[in-house]
Amino acid sequence: MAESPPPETIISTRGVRVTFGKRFILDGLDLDVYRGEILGVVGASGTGKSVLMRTIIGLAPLYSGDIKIFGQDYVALHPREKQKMARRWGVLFQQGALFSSLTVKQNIQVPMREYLTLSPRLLDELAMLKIALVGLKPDAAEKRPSELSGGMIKRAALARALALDPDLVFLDEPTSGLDPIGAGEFDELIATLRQTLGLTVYMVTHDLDSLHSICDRIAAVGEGHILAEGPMATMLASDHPWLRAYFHGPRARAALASAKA
Ligand SMILES: Nc1ncnc2c1ncn2[C@@H]1O[C@H](COP(=O)(O)OP(=O)(O)OP(=O)(O)O)[C@@H](O)[C@H]1O
Repeated sequence: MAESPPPETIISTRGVRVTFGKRFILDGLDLDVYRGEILGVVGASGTGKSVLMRTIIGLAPLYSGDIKIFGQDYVALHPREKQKMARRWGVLFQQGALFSSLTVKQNIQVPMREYLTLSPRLLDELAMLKIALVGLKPDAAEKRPSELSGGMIKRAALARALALDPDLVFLDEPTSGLDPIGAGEFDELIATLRQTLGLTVYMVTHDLDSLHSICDRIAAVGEGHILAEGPMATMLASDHPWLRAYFHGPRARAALASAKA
């Protein structure tokens, strides 16, 4: 039987160290993210999940180690090349990070205006396509973030992350603050977009339902490195005290039961 080729590595970090002052938040972290997967990044609060995501995309300074995205050392690239590469990923920050003075349509058009030269009509058409893609109604286009529900803000932020048709998306706690039904719908949306757009998804999350329902692999961050990495079965089998408490606690049992239902 022919062996399937090894998965293409989209992100590779080796020996990543990040410090704020004298404290190393990350201290020798190795992680690979493969094309087309949804990777869930978990860990106790304050362990450095967001810092890792920000370091990968060049928003937090790397003290030492190597980070490759699409096979290239992003930090070492010439600014012009950096800009070109950054077009290939979209980011959904924890609180959505939409510009409050702009409408949803204008927010989605921010990266388009930065990177593309398009007529106003085409910009509008593209923004409306993204709005539909994330399941928002057309009338959301002219609303400002203050007029949106939490779920709509997440969808609008996702539409902006998808503005430039990225290959890779970084999602920082995409379902936080959503009620369980809204969170489940958002998970479904992420899974559908991964399938239809062929996205690779790097998702920082505390949401056990998301981990069970849509993540192919999970990476647990703690003590400055990756404590465990693999499918849910690997997490469930781990003896590490934090992993045991997290994946076998009462909330985990409820999430497992609903994933099996
Ligand atoms: N710009 C910064 N300056 C100083 N310290 C920082 C900075 N950004 C993050 N930290 C510290 O780094 C640590 C890791 O923060 P980070 O936000 O990555 O945690 P997290 O694992 O994402 O937590 P949570 O799950 O609560 O969002 C925290 O102790 C935080 O205070």
